[in-house]
Amino acid sequence: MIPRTIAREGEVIVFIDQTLLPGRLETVRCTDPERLATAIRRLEVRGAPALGIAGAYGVALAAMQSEAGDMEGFLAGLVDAAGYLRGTRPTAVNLGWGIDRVLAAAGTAETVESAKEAAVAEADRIAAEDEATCRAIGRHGAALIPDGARVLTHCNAGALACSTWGTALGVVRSAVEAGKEVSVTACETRPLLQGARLTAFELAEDGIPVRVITDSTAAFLMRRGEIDCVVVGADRITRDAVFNKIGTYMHAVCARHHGIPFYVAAPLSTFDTVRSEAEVVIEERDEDEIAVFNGRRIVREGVRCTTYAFDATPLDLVSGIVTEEGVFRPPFDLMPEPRNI
Ligand SMILES: CSC[C@H]1O[C@H](OP(=O)(O)O)[C@H](O)[C@@H]1O
Repeated sequence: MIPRTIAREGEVIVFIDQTLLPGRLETVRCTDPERLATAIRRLEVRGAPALGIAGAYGVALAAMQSEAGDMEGFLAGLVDAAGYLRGTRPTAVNLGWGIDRVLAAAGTAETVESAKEAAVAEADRIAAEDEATCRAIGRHGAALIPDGARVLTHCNAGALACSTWGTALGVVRSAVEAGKEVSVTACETRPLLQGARLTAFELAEDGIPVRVITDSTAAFLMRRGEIDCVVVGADRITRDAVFNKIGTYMHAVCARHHGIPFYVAAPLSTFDTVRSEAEVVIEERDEDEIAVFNGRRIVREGVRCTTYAFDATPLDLVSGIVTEEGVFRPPFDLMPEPRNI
């Protein structure tokens, strides 16, 4: 297994710089919450659960470094850090969830010192909970994966999107751990190639059979009967839709057309059932993420590129949502209440 995606060592937050993978597995030692915000914005750290941990540790870093002499000044500094951390990426609900949990923990303390301890302890709790949550998701999801299954996935919802183990790839890992033969077809996931760069890397490291395809090959393989199920992650689950990496909706429509089960694996912290699809901001990223490939311009200057980072899949295309508390199935009337504060 690869090292933890993000962890705390004393007053230092250590994270894998995922922009360097698969060629280089390097970690960054970070003591500055604004540097951590940059890492989130650049997708050095990415993936909904990992963003929850990163947001939490960003506020914890601000707490550890605070020189405020009173609670008012201390909390004002945390709120300032929370603001720029929250503003890095709008779609994954876990980012705000992690930030808010640490703010709330610090806010209940009486003194600056005890507030610092409370902030760090809560961020550590969020990081520690994540592994147990992913393994529970894996256990529930593994029951859905038949022996010999050929699983399609999109983007990276693996250990690199969490503290470890993963959500969608956690389901795969748990199925393999249960003794099932599972192979994975990973969509490369243009434009940032999380599938090609990260999913293939993780699964190969674990010796799990994986192949990479272009995103546009998925429907062709479904039609040829070469995919038995689709398992993806999620960034936010509203009462009517699943927000996930751009391209997920396309796979859900094709899976339904071909009668292939389409599963979403996500922790309860990703649920935001007080909102509907229309109320969610979909992150748009820099046009150069499409227009420039490997340092070379592939789109003529002046031609506009639209780079949505996520799309929304209506719940009626989803066969089941795998969480740490079990599998939610259609008609999804009994969805969990959001765990966000
Ligand atoms: C386990 S959730 C991972 C989720 O996050 C990814 O987005 P990004 O790489 O932009 O952070 C993608 O939507 C994955 O499904």
